[in-house]
Amino acid sequence: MSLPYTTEKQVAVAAVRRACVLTNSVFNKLVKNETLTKVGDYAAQAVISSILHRAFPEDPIVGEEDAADLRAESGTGMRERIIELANEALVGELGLDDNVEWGMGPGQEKTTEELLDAIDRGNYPGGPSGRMWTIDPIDGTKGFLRGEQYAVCLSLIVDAQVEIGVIGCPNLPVDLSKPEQGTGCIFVAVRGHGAEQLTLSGASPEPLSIPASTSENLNFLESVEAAHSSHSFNDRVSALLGITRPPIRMDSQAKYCCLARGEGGAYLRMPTGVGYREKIWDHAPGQVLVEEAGGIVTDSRGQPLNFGLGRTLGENFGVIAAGKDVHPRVLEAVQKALSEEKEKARV
Ligand SMILES: Nc1ncnc2c1ncn2[C@@H]1O[C@H](COP(=O)(O)O)[C@@H](OP(=O)(O)O)[C@H]1O
Ligand SMILES: [Mg+2]
Repeated sequence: MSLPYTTEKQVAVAAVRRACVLTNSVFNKLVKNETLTKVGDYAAQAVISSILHRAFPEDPIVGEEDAADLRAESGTGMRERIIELANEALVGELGLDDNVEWGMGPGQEKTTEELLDAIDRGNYPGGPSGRMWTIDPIDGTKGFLRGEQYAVCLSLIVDAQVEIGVIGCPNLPVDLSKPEQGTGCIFVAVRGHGAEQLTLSGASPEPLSIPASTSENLNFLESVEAAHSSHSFNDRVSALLGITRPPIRMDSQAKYCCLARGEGGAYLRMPTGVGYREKIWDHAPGQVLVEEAGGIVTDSRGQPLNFGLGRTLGENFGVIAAGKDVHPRVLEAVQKALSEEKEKARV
């Protein structure tokens, strides 16, 4: 019997790889300003969505972007650029096992209308049942703009459970402690079948598992952006756990990837204020990756993240991801820090 989701995994890896090549070339070719990330975001979503649609025409997509601004008169310049870049990425000869059947390779250029429709196919509202894909074409847009970490993220959710996660990290060192090995990796997980790291070209799969951690070698992975995740709360939790090493700050779901391969020991993301709801595309691929590498992902109450509520995870209780041995300790410290905060607010 073949493994479940064999085709889905192949198509997803190929789509993410093409989008990584595209975003890299956008970064190298264009002026570094806010428009750069928009161009990369739209073009990468167009590419991934086109490839998914060709392979799985019935599957809905929850994507970060929609094409409304590009369809407007004012979007003409950007639109032309995006169409050109998306087509380059779709037909480019990457010399690997891509399949023309899936809308990649020579002669597969798309029209402007087809690519705008592909972007807009990301408008699915999500929900508790059925199959759906999530796309975050450039996760960590701030990191992308700085030339630091970002990730091309894709997941398949079935009946609210994440079954496949694929995360491409063009700027991530193959090994954080061995920079000479270069950068560029793709992380892949299939529920029940483990997690692996591939090269950016899709070769050399290495299985991933989170090693046991002690307080001495443990440190947090956290957002660079203090507005996305409270740095001071993480400092307090670190102190409660006796962690002495400074946190590893990094944009995007590259944090889940590092955790899955044993770098850092816990990813902690607590809300900085009220109101923001985490998006499912920002966590779905990372959740299955960490779980398949032997870790646990919950919110700050110890509850699993709920991917069946729509485009967001609902009310924001934060995220704790860590190895099996570390997670209970972090959860306990998080709850202690939360009750300290409550107590302070009461006095
Ligand atoms: N106030 C907020 N709190 C938490 N996350 C936020 C936020 N505002 C934006 N984000 C999300 O944080 C993501 C980046 O996460 P990180 O801080 O780990 O790099 C952004 O993804 P995009 O960059 O795709 O927009 C965005 O979806
Ligand atoms: Mg994102």
